[in-house]
Amino acid sequence: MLVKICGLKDPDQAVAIARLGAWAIGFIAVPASPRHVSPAQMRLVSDRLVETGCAVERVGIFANTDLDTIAETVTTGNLTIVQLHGDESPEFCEAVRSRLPHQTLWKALRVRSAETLDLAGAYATAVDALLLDAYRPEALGGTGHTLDWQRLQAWRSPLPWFLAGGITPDNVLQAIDTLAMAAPIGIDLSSGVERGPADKDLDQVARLFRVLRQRLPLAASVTDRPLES
Ligand SMILES: O=C(O)c1ccccc1NCC(=O)[C@H](O)[C@H](O)COP(=O)(O)O
Repeated sequence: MLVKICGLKDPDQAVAIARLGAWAIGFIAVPASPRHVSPAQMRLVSDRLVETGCAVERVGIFANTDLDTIAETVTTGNLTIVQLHGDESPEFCEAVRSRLPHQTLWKALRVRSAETLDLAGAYATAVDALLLDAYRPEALGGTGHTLDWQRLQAWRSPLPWFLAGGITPDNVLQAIDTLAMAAPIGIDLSSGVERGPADKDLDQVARLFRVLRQRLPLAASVTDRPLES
């Protein structure tokens, strides 16, 4: 089970979260978000992670952003994964992939109804993985709202996929157990381990990993790493 902690801005918090066991950390490149960070700030965080030997993936979250801006942000921020969280079409995803062939590419689907899940197949050859998040009209992400896990049980993804939306240390095992057959390869948390926008609560992140380790093998890069804080 891969764990992404999203919506960071602080280099020290990023290092601490990587050392606690995160496989990936996420930066919000969406200007309307209270968690928005500049490409220069992403670079500060990325540099600190690299300097301190934290081999975490660095994910940039974009929504309806033009190709040039995505490419510039990836370069400036030294990002390894691009997550498209808006209304990007499969064709746009293909264009991102052509422009950034060395970047892993994810498409987030904000699940509003069963029809949203039917869209997944259209992205099967356009991206490397999907991320399912809750749909809320007021915000594109980081809402703290959960998906209907029961209704997702029977879904079979055409691609590796991550579960997002309202996951917390308290409900994470219920989410994983409920979705065992749908088999997400990872989970993504933001507001469930947060003190304020882009200010993560390290005690909650530590609790998350304690809960997960009671139950699951985490990614090799996680279990091989010393559990220092
Ligand atoms: O987090 C944001 O502010 C955000 C804004 C605009 C687009 C995407 C955003 N977040 C994307 C993420 O990957 C979050 O981790 C995901 O929505 C889950 O958030 P939460 O429900 O708070 O755990």
